[in-house]
Amino acid sequence: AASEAAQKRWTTSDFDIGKPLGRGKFGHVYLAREKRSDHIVALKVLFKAQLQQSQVEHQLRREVEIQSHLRHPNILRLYGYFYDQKRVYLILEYAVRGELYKELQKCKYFSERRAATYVASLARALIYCHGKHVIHRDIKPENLLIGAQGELKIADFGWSVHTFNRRRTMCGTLDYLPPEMVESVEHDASVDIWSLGILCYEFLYGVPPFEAREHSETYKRIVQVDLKFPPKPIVSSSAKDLISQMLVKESTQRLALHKLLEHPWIVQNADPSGLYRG
Ligand SMILES: CC(C)n1nc(-c2ccc(NC(=O)/C=C/C(=O)c3ccc(F)c(C(F)(F)F)c3)cc2)c2c(N)ncnc21
Repeated sequence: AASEAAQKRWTTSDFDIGKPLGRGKFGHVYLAREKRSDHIVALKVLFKAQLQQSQVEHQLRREVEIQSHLRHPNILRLYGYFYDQKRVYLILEYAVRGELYKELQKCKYFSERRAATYVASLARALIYCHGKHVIHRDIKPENLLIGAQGELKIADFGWSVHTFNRRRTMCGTLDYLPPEMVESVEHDASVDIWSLGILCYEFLYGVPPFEAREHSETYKRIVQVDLKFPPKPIVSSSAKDLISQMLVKESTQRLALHKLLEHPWIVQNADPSGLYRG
């Protein structure tokens, strides 16, 4: 059925369109039900006028192609797309419990068990992607959604397309870029390990490690790996040890993802199911 979804010529009349789920920067997202299957999806509507038409078609096809080979509980599915005169519609897996960063804002920071559970499931998703030679699924809080059972979903909003360069900073946050990207040298899968380290820090402290008022300041702190652990909230030395092994300037020296899953902090804190049930 999913492969059929990738090929079928969809139209809006195939869907009952429900409530708006939110306004992304490039268009609205609606809850929708595919009429024949009763399958609930998220339908993202983008205005062609806002997309540089030529590249998008090929990029969308490429994205759907990549996604049709990616099947992982922690990677949000893009089932397919279609377009009409003025709009492009993306047919997406619906993440029932919405945005992770809203959760993080609400709780200020997560418990070590919750943080470790999320980090472990993201590490497994990234190991899966790297195994399929897909890197850089943009793991920052804005791109993470939560499924019905509390599982994390990496929703890659395809920003690489919008920025039309591989910088991938959504709304200008540099915070998640590793030194080699900030210094815009070639990067590889170890980029994702750096970003996961940033994310782990932000889960535990509520702010990313190199945050600063000015971009230039953030840039400097990243390239110097100016990593500091504030006294509050209290975080275990085991967690700090893991973060320190991921936020290493030399990309080849960063802790490998499969090693991360064996780290004591992950082994002792992550729920093996990847579900954080509170
Ligand atoms: C509002 C709320 C928070 N919300 N938002 C979502 C949501 C999840 C994922 C996406 N994904 C994308 O946009 C992906 C875009 C592309 O891969 C892409 C690739 C190539 C292109 F040319 C392009 C193109 F745009 F340039 F065409 C795009 C979008 C919205 C969501 C959800 N699924 N479930 C519940 N709530 C949800």
